[in-house]
Amino acid sequence: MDSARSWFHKFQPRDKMRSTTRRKEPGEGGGGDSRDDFPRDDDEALSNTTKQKVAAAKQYIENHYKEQMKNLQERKERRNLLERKLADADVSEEDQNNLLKFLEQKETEYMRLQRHKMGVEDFELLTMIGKGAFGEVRVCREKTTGHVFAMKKLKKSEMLRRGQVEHVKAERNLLAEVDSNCIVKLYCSFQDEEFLYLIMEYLPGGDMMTLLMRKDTLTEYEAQFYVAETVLAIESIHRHNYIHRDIKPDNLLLDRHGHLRLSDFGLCKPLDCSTIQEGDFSVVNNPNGATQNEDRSAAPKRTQQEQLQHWQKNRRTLAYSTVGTPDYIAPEVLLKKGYGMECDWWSLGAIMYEMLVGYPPFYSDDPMSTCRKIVNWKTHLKFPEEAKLSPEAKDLISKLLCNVNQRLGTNGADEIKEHPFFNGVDWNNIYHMEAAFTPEVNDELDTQNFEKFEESEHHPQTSSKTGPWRKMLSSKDLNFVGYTYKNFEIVNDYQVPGMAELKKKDTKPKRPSVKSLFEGESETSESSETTTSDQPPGQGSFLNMLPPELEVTPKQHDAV
Ligand SMILES: Nc1ncnc2c1ncn2[C@@H]1O[C@H](COP(=O)(O)OP(=O)(O)OP(=O)(O)O)[C@@H](O)[C@H]1O
Repeated sequence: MDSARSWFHKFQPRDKMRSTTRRKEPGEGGGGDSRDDFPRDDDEALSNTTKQKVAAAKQYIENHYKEQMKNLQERKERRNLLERKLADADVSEEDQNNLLKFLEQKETEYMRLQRHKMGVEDFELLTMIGKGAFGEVRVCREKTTGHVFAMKKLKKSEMLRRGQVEHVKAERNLLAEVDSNCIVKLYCSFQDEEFLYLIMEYLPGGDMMTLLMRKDTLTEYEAQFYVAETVLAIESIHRHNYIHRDIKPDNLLLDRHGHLRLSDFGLCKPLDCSTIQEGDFSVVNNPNGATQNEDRSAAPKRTQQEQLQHWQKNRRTLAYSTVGTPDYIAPEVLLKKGYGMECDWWSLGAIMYEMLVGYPPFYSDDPMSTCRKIVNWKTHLKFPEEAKLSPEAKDLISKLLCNVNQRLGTNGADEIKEHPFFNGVDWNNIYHMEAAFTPEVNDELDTQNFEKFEESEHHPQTSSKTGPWRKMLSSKDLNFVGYTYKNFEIVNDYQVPGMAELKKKDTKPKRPSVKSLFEGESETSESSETTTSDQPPGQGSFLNMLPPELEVTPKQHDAV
C-alpha cells in the first residue's frame, strides 16, 4: 500500500502536487513559496504525457485496491462455502479440520504468489504450437512446480499499431472473469517492456481447424457433439455479456479427452472492409438479387471435392495471414452496421457447415470475394448434393446463417438447443460424457495434435521485472496498466507446506459423502474424466485443493 502511494506520488506532476497542497490562509505564518499565491491553470501546465501518466497511476491504484477487496471477498466466500459443505457432510471432525487447514495453507500460498512478480523467466519455453498476427503460443513449464501450461505472447507495439489495446484487455478480462469448463482457463497474465503474456491451461487435443484438415468432414454425430459444446461455450460468454465476434475452428480447442473449449477472445480481426467500395454491398438494399459486383466474386464451378481440396490448400495461409480469414464473420459485423450477440450464432452456423461439407459456406479464392458472398448470403448459401446433409442439419444451418432478426439464438441459446438436430443431446452432462473423438495424447508435453512451426531466430527473453515499481512507465506500458492477474487456482497443491503429510495421512474418507458435497444430489461417476492427475493445478475450481483421497468431480457450472 505504501509503495503504491509513493509510486503514485512519484508520478504526480510537480505542478499537480503543488496544487493539492493546502493554500495558506491570509495571515498564516511561515513565509513560503510565493508561487503558491498565484492561482494556476494546472491543465495548461500539464503535458499530455503527464496527464496520461496520472490517469494510468490513478487506474493502477484503483485496480490495486479493487483487486485487494475482491481477493478478501473471494477468500471469505471460499471459506464459507467449504464450511457450509462440511457442515452438511458426513465427514469426521479430523477430516473437516484437515480440509479447512488445507484451504488456509492454499490461501497463504496464493497470497505469497500475489506478491511474487511473475515473469517469463519463471517458465521454460518449449514447443511452439500456434502463431498469430500478434505473437505466438508455446507449451511451457513452470520452473518451480514443473507444471505445464500454454503461454500466449503478444507484442505490445503490434497491438498498439493495430489499435487492439481494448481487445487485448477484453480478452484478459473475459478469461479472468468467466469460470467455465467451456472456456480455456487462464492462470495468470503479466507483461514486460515488449510483450503481454497469458499463461493458460495447455489443451493438448489440438484445435478444430487441425482436426478438420485431418478428417475432411465430420459425421453428423461428431458434428452434433462439437456444435453442442460450442453452443454451451458461446452461451457462457454471452451470459457474461461478452461477444466473441471471431469464432472460428482455430479458436475451438480440444482437451486431452476431446472436449471443446473456446479461446482467443478479443483479438478479433474483422477484415477491414474499407477497401470494398460502397456498391459492393448494394445487394443489401436490393434483396432480390445479384449485382454486377457478384460476377467478380463468382468462382469457377467446382465439385465439392475440388472445392474442398482448394480450401485445404489455402486454409493455413489464410489462418496465419495478418487479417485472418473472414469466412465465419457475420454480415452485420463486416458491414459495421452495429451488431449484437447474434453474430456469434452466425459463426456457429458457418462452422457447422464446414464440419459437414468440408469447407465454409462462403469460401472464395480471395477474402474480399468471401466478404461479398457473406453480405450477399441469400444468393450464395448452397448445400452441395454430394454432402448429403440431413434435413435437420440443413434446417439448423439455414436458421443460423440468416438475417439477424430471424436468426436462431436471438432469444437465447435455449432456442438453438431445442432444435431437432440436437435430439438426444444431454445438455447437462455432455461435458461428463465420452467425447465424439478422443485425441491421441501420449504425455503432458505431447504436441502431435498441432502443426509444426518453424522457429525463427532466437530472441533473448525480455525481463519482466521491469514493472511499474522499478521503472518509469513508457507510453507503451501506460496502455496496458492493470493487465497483470493471478488466478487462485494457479496455486499448486504440491507447493502447499504440509500437503505431503496431509496426503500421507489416512483420512479414511467416506468418499461418496464427500463427493456428494460438491456434486449436489447425485453421487455419480467414480472415474471422473476431469480430475486426472495430469491436469494443470486447480482444474475444476478450488475443489482441487482436496487431497487426492477426497478428490471429487468438479461441478459443471455453465453447462448445467
Ligand atoms: N491454451 C492452449 N492450449 C493449446 N493450444 C493453444 C492454446 N491457446 C492457443 N493454442 C493454439 O495456438 C493457436 C493460436 O492461438 P490464438 O488463436 O489464441 O492466437 P492468436 O495470436 O490470437 O491467433 P489469431 O491470429 O487466430 O487471433 C490456436 O489455434 C491453437 O492451435
